Parts: sequence; C-alpha cells; structure tokens
Amino acid sequence: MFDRSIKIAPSILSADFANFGQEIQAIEAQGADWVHVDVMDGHFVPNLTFGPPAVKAFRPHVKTFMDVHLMIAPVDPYIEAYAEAGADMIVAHWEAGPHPHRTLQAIKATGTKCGISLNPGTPANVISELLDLVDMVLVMSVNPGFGGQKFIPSSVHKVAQIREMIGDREIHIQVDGGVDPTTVGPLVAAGADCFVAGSAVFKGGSVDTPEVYGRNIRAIREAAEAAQQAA
Ligand SMILES: O=C(CO)[C@@H](O)[C@H](O)COP(=O)(O)O
Repeated sequence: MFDRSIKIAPSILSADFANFGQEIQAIEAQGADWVHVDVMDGHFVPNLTFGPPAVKAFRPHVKTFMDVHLMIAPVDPYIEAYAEAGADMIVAHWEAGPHPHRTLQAIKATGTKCGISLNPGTPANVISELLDLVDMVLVMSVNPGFGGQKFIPSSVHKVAQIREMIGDREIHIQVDGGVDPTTVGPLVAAGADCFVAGSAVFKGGSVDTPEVYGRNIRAIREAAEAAQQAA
C-alpha cells in the first residue's frame, strides 16, 4: 500500500560536520522519517559536500531511509558508487545532462528507489515522459547549493502541476529548501508529502540538546498534518 503520510527528511547539510553519526541518531530518535543527504560537486552547484565514502560512513547510522540527492553533473558515472555506498533512494537532476531518461534507467538498474529533481527555474512539464520511471519527484524550492535560503513561493504552483501530472501513479512529491512550519501547509495542500528541512530542524539544537530537534520536527509535522486534514 502506497504511503501517503507526511514524511520529514532532515538535511544533514545543517548538522554538525564533526559529528554525523550522533547527529543522524539524534534526528531519528527525535522523529525524522528519512535522512536526506545533499551531494554537491562545486560545478553543478556552487558548493562541495559528500563523496561516496562519506555516504558509506553515514549508512550504518541510518535506521530509517536514506535519500541521496545528487546535485552533480555529469551524474551517470557516479550512480553505481552512491548505490554501493548504501543509498535507499538516489535522486538526480533533470538539468544534470541531456539524457535524464538514461540516468533514471541507470539508477533503477542499481535496485535503489529512483527520483528526479527540478530546479526552481525549470518548468514542471519537462518530466512528463519520465514519470513512469520514478518513485519520487523532488521540487527544489530554493536554488540548490546552500541551506538557509528563502523559500520561493512559485514552488507551490509547481507542486500542484506535478500532482496533476502524476494522476493515480504511486509517486511521492518531495520539496526541499526553506521548508518550515510557515511554508509547509500550502505545499501539502498542493499535493506534496515529503519535506526536506535543514535549518528548520537543526536550529537551536545539538546532540546534547536533541529535544530541540524533536520540537522542530514536530512543529513542521503538525503544520503539515493540519493542512492535510483541512484539504
Ligand atoms: O539541497 C539543499 C540546498 O541545495 C537543501 O537540502 C538545503 O540543505 C535545505 O536547507 P534549508 O533550506 O531547509 O535550510
């Protein structure tokens, strides 16, 4: 049965980089549904983060579900390495190369779940021929590269368009960037079910005060579930 419940996926880009193992354990103990890993190459996006060995080191700490968002180009040569590192889902960008269909086939061939992501400036309709290949569409609601940016409101309309395109297919819509208790409601109403949050989860907390993460995750979930019930 397809799980349409609200899922909160904290981005460990906002975690303490000296302490990933404990940070992952803390967010999971405090209610995170997934753990979101932002992979950046300093080329497709202006920042550098985690290679496959880093993801492999995160793997034993993740007890829930690890979605790995590849903000890299080219992407095809690295798919197998991130799958072998232990990703449960690999998400590639539509903008990462001329053959997104081939990229999605390569992800599926590894046996991991498969997602396609769209930058804020990319229209929804470009993925119409790809939907039969994916488990999730990731709508970027900031320009990718950094945490702590301001939510781009037109993302709500894009989510609604994609929900319409999906029809009765079993595909999650994830939103990433500037997600917090004030922005999540309209996204739920538009049809998103999975929310990446960095600043809004990690702000004010640490592995010594994990209850702060718990409060932050609950605040996003409560706002999302309220919107779901009102819909
Ligand atoms: O992929 C990215 C940024 O490129 C995101 O995952 C951010 O890390 C989310 O951070 P906040 O906007 O929630 O602070």
